[in-house]
Amino acid sequence: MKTDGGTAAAKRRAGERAATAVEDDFVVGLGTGSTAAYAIDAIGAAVADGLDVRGIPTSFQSRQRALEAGIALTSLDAVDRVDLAIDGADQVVDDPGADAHGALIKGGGGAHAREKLVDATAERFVVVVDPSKLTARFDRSVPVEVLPDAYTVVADRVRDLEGEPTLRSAKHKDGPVVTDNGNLVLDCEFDPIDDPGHLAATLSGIPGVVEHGLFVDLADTIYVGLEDGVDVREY
Ligand SMILES: O=C(CO)[C@H](O)[C@H](O)COP(=O)(O)O
Repeated sequence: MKTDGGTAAAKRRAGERAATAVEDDFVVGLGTGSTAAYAIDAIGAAVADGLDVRGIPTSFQSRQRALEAGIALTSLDAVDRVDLAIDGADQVVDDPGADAHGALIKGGGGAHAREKLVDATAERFVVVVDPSKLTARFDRSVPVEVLPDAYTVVADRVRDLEGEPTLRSAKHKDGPVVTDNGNLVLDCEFDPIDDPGHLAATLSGIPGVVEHGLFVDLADTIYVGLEDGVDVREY
């Protein structure tokens, strides 16, 4: 799992604080990444102290982490509600004057398809980040999960939108990253992203796209871990 030494303490603070929002009998969406992992560990510690919850993991990684933490697991098709989801983000628009205030880019770990499904289903979606994730406007690539057969076709459509797609390659394997769902990821640079909501809808409409990492109008609360505490922002 990737960790940034300098921001680990801030990530831990955000994750642990978000875990305090979990109540007895909750069904909780368990996000992916190093910050969400701190929340999973903290939920596991509360379970050891008697908290009764069921978790829905958003990836192989978060499933493993939850099993290690002793959290009982379930799935979307076995529940009638998800009370809360806690997840990380790669970027958060932090500009109260902007339409996209609170929008996210996710998918740095390639888990954004299941993350969006679980996070959007939850009654409340809490995002946990360190301050390096906050930005006035998006300036990093948008991960787009595609069916394997579709990657060249989707790449062409992204170029039509004046984006620059790069097939994500694996670090410890020859060839591309294959997601938990058996698909490929195109990391798409758009410079600039003037209207994240419009781009999100356009990407969703391309045949062969499984899911993209723009999360617009989904986050309810953002916990920003700081040097000495946690800043809580409601959206
Ligand atoms: O979207 C994600 C995985 O697909 C992660 O939540 C995102 O990459 C943030 O990770 P981290 O908390 O390790 O910085």
